[in-house]
Amino acid sequence: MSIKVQQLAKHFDKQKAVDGISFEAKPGRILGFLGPNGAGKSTTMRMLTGYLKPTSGTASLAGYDVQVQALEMKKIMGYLPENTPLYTDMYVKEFLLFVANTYKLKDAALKVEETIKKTGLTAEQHKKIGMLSKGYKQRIGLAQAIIHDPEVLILDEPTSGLDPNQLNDMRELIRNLGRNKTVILSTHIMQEVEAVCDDVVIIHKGSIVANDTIAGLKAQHSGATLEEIFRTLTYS
Ligand SMILES: Nc1ncnc2c1ncn2[C@@H]1O[C@H](COP(=O)(O)OP(=O)(O)OP(=O)(O)O)[C@@H](O)[C@H]1O
Repeated sequence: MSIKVQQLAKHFDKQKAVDGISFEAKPGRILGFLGPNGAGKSTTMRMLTGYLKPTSGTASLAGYDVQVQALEMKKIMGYLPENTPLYTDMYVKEFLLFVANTYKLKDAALKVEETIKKTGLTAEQHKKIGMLSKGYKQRIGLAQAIIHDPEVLILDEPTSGLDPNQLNDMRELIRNLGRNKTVILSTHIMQEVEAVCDDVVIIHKGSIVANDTIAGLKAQHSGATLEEIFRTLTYS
């Protein structure tokens, strides 16, 4: 159930935010989607998830064209946006039950319980979302993305704003999810890529400048660190 991107482009007036990129993310692997600020990561992810219409090109998730088969695609896809829109007046458990019901899940209450456990929200489940810390809000964002057990997960900076303990928990959770799903995650943190990802795509000014496994990328750059490789490829 791979993610296939072919010649995908998004232009905002004259600006080529994403300029004809192609890559594939494979099942059972985690692909790190990297790039400096403004490189086009979020724009790409928003196109992959059907929230933004491409100027040209195509993308498919598990064989579903994201534009033509948006409804089918959304059932098998989980998305953690950069800023998760959460209903701050709802209670954690209530919100997740609401999400579960939008997917018309059988055993919704059980799914909510399992997801709360999986994302470490047990102690917070009866609190209002608006009262939670950023890290716990991030966990709710992940919980709503995985509650329907999607085959494909798209995570936009999933660990931004987390403390080192939460960071560790979140990375472990993502690694576990990656075992039987296709995962794309964007991040600026190279340690995270080393800790979590199998494959790497680096985007710079809307174009792909690297597309390889981590080991392959390092071999190509004579054993340089990922951070050095990132700087070499995106410094200008
Ligand atoms: N709706 C929009 N209208 C005009 N320009 C936009 C729009 N959305 C994004 N852009 C521009 O497209 C470029 C790519 O933005 P994008 O948010 O995809 O970058 P990013 O790689 O996710 O950056 P960051 O790491 O800072 O989140 C930026 O120059 C941004 O200003």
